Amino acid sequence: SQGKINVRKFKSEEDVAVALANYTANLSEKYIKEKGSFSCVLSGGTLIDTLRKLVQPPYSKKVDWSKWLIFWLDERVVPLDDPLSNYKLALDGFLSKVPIPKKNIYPIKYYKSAKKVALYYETRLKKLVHKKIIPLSSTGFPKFDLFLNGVGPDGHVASLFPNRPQRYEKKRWVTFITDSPKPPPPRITFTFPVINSGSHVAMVVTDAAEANAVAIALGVLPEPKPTLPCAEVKGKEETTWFLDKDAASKLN
Ligand SMILES: O=C(O)[C@H](O)[C@@H](O)[C@H](O)[C@H](O)COP(=O)(O)O
Repeated sequence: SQGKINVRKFKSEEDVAVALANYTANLSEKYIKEKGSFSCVLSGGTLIDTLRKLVQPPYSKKVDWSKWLIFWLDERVVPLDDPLSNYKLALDGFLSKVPIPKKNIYPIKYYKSAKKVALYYETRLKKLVHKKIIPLSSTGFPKFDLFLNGVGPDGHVASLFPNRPQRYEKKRWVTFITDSPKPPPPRITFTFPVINSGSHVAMVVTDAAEANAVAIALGVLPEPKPTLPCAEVKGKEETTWFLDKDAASKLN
């Protein structure tokens, strides 16, 4: 069973950033109280900029960063210091500004082969589940506390694109793509079974280019067949869409 869907619309991108900081800080507090840690899965793209309020007071002071665990929803297969790396994006815009212990940050290990990077990341997650650092969901997949997802204009989420088979993966935790329509072509990505085993999922969209995809995912515009990947995201506890005026412009 999946949790409820919330749609939160804001006047501006700035208001989304404030609401997202509040929401993330509150979840961090809740999970650290309940289970002693908070696992957060980051995407790339504009999300990292939208998270900017979280690393500023009052939120930055309220969060117990020492208990955070950071993972990547998807990653470009490039060295970690490459300007295209999602890890580098997160490090520069977010992680370098808060005291998360280095050992709690789980970037990919870079190899030339995307397949090898995916296998290595999956093995790493399996070890963390084995050590009970990340719990195993009743679904048989790891259970992360919070996913922070962006959405692309074509309705992709993570590196799960329409017209690519990775979106249908049912067994693997992490898979790879070598012909991503969004550059660069080689990437790794969490699969749908992992995303939809997560407790809370935030869909953060602040651009008019994604307004159609948002309206399709929320049932306002007719769904294509097969539907868009972003329409298939559902967290176990809840899925919350954070939308600015532009992203919500096709909703009514
Ligand atoms: O490789 C990437 O860029 C991201 O990891 C990707 O999955 C992102 O979340 C979406 O493409 C949305 O990106 P925007 O928010 O920039 O539209």
